[in-house]
Amino acid sequence: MTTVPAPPEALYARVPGSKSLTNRALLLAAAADGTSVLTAPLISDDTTAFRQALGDLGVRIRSSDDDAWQVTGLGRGPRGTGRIWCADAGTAARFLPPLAAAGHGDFVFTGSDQLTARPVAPLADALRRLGAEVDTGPGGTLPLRVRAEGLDGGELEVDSSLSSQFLSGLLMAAPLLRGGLLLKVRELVSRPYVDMTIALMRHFGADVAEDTPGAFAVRPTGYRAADLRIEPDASTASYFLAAAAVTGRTVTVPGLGHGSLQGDVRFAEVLERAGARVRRTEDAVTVTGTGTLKGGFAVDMGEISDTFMTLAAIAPLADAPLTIHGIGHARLKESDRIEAVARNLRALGVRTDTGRDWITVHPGNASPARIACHRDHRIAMAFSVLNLRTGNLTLDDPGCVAKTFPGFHEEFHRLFPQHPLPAGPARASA
Ligand SMILES: O=C(O)C1=C[C@@H](OP(=O)(O)O)[C@@H](O)[C@H](O)C1
Ligand SMILES: C=C(OP(=O)(O)O)C(=O)O
Repeated sequence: MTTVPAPPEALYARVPGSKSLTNRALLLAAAADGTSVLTAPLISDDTTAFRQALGDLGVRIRSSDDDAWQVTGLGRGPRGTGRIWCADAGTAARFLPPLAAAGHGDFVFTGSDQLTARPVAPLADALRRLGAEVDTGPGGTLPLRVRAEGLDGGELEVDSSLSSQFLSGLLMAAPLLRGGLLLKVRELVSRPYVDMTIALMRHFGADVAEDTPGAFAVRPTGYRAADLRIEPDASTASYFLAAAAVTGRTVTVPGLGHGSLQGDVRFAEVLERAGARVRRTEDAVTVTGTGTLKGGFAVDMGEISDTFMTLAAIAPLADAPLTIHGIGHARLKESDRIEAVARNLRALGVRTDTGRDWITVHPGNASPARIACHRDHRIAMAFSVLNLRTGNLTLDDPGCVAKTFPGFHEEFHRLFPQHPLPAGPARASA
């Protein structure tokens, strides 16, 4: 009698809270009347920066032992003057100035060199048209200074072709405007993040309607306090699910079920196209890999662009070229992500072609290399997945993962012991 070896056990990934949900919930709770409790928030550089910035705007936030934050809301926009540090967090730079404009005072928003290189001009322009006094740095970047005595609201057109965060920031401030706001968006990328914004605004009592596509009517209701459990981060989950696909293991991420508010859970469908088996239930997503990847297709990842690098980094393992398109706005994030990924892949000897908003990665064997992370957490995490198979890559800045997952290396190593733990203490992020 032959004995069939038992299949390897399913691995359960402990993925921390969503950055996008945590920072939205912090802002909405800060503007609400009353005290809100946020359970299982993400604790990372981006959410710490957001929380500290709200503290500097006068909001009281307390941590309790049991993984929860208590936010005592202002019941309005902030009042006062001050310099607000946004660190590397795009969400802070794009969500907090509209909130300040809906308050009373004079605030200057600044951030790291990396954040200063990212655009805020369309947001500054929109706030000016609403009646705030706004100055930006050279070329429409940070520092962004906002002086306002509240805003009347009315009707406004906004260009969100570079980032959906401009629209999300304006939408979240809108219930605080004296007359509410009808926001018409001209061009929009990353639409699922706007749906997440609206879902959370409603959770905190706002009245938002999209009667015609791209036109959002927000009534001047203010916000009321609400409790919220933060889902695990779907973008972070992509590294664990991709790891299942390329190692032939099964990985489950609990907490990311059918009802998830995050567009990036759709990354699992991309893995399905590449040959992995995917199961989504009420409360979890599970991917079982075959250890090989099917290529030979093109996929639009414009709505889930934070996950495009997860696919691009493992694409050399596929049996045919893979093209990812619709991702032009990914050039404006922590790094020019199309360029940064392409350069790293080429340094491994993998043929990679790029255009303004696309990348094609050809199958190939990766030769040993040091990955240039460009202080971009997603480059470090994405290439860590490829390295599970190649075992010959090192990261020049493993600590940069702290932007969204300070414990990434430990958790990845726990599930996949071949993932090396970085030597020495993790870098304190700039
Ligand atoms: O609203 C949000 O929480 C985010 C929106 C996306 O940015 P863009 O709209 O600039 O694509 C995404 O890349 C970012 O990580 C988080
Ligand atoms: C683009 C990102 O972050 P943000 O825009 O919030 O800085 C990201 O986390 O990939």
